Amino acid sequence: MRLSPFVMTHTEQVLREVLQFAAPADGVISRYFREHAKLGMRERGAIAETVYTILRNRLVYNHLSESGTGSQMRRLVLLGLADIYGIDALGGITEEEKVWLDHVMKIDRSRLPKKMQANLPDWLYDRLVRQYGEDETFRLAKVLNTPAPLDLRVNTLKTKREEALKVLKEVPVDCEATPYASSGIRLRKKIALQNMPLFKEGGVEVQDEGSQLLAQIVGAKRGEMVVDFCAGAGGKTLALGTAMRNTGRLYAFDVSDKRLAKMKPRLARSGLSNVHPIQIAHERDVRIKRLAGKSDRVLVDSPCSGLGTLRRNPDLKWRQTPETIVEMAEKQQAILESAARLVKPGGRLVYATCSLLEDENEKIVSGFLAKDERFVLVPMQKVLKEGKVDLETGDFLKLLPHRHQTDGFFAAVFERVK
Ligand SMILES: C[S@@+](CC[C@H](N)C(=O)[O-])C[C@H]1O[C@@H](n2cnc3c(N)ncnc32)[C@H](O)[C@@H]1O
Repeated sequence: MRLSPFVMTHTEQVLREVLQFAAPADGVISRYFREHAKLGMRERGAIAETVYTILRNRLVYNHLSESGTGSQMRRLVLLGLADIYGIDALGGITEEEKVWLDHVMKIDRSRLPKKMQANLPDWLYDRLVRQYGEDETFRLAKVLNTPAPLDLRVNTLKTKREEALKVLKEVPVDCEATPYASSGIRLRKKIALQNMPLFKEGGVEVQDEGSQLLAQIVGAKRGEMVVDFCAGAGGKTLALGTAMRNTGRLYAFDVSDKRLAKMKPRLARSGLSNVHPIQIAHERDVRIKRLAGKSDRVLVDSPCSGLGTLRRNPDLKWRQTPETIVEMAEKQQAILESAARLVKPGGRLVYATCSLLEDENEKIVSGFLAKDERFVLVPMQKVLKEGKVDLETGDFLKLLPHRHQTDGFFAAVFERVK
């Protein structure tokens, strides 16, 4: 594929805006495409992939772009494009740029300092090293800096995993069953899923295997009253509703009406009728009170730094700071404490994040247990055994991309014993 010079110009413009980190990269890119409606699918793909590649490799690219001439933005774009498509695919570059690229692309990046190769901000790298040690942090960072596969969850109200696999393989789509989640399918190559009847008719939804497992460990059953406290666009709500076999009552709370609105078409496709989406003003909203002490299961899929999802959202590592983590932790503690009031005696509360940091995970759990003595921790080993999941991650669910090929997730399960 030979890239026209105007792909480079557009990529530079998008990158300039994305690197201000004033808004999420995916939002900036979508808006740019809306404003430049004439851009074709291929160009859009190349622009987005290049911007994401630059975000993933920012420290190494900043270092490599110290040499060369012209604007740094252009040099970053040239590096991104050359890494993805090769130097010969770049149309409209000057002789000088070609000589420079030939030189920098020969540099052995494995000899650069490990911290630079990890392409993480200093504060994050240091925290991960404290938690996981340098070798594991390095392996984790390498995988966090690669694109994620596309995982699907089969809606077992409509079809079976084997059936869905058969339909996909007939297309043909290169895919396989996920190793841990019971309804997951992993695609080795991304496809235009939106046009497939299997998707349009609600047979499958896009969902990372880790996210599927989180819903699975909630253990929601037929006829129960279940609350998805931070339901967002309903990724886990849909999985919970299916686990309940479309019976009982499933409340889907969120503070964001925009996110809840995105759940609507997904709910329609899924065929679920046991879900009640409710917008709340905050975690202590009076509308929650009438459910106090009545719920069998409450899931708190908490707002978090999202650092476990860097494969999909590489801008997050540059947008989060130690200060935003402190703010998050305060919010997480408040939401968990409030959601706990809904659980009935004998019921379960699940706290989950897609963060890799103890400040948002283990520390929130210990703070909660110290404050609310009605709850005890249910060891994850027991929970996973109950759910027939063949996985061992200690007292908590701790999923890591380099170990489990999922996004990074954390979860703790509590039982109300008083
Ligand atoms: C990690 S996302 C949820 C993702 C969703 N569960 C899914 O599986 O797709 C966290 C959600 O918490 C919501 N949120 C933030 N503050 C909240 C609060 N005080 N109470 C309830 N939800 C809140 C956000 O709007 C966001 O949708």
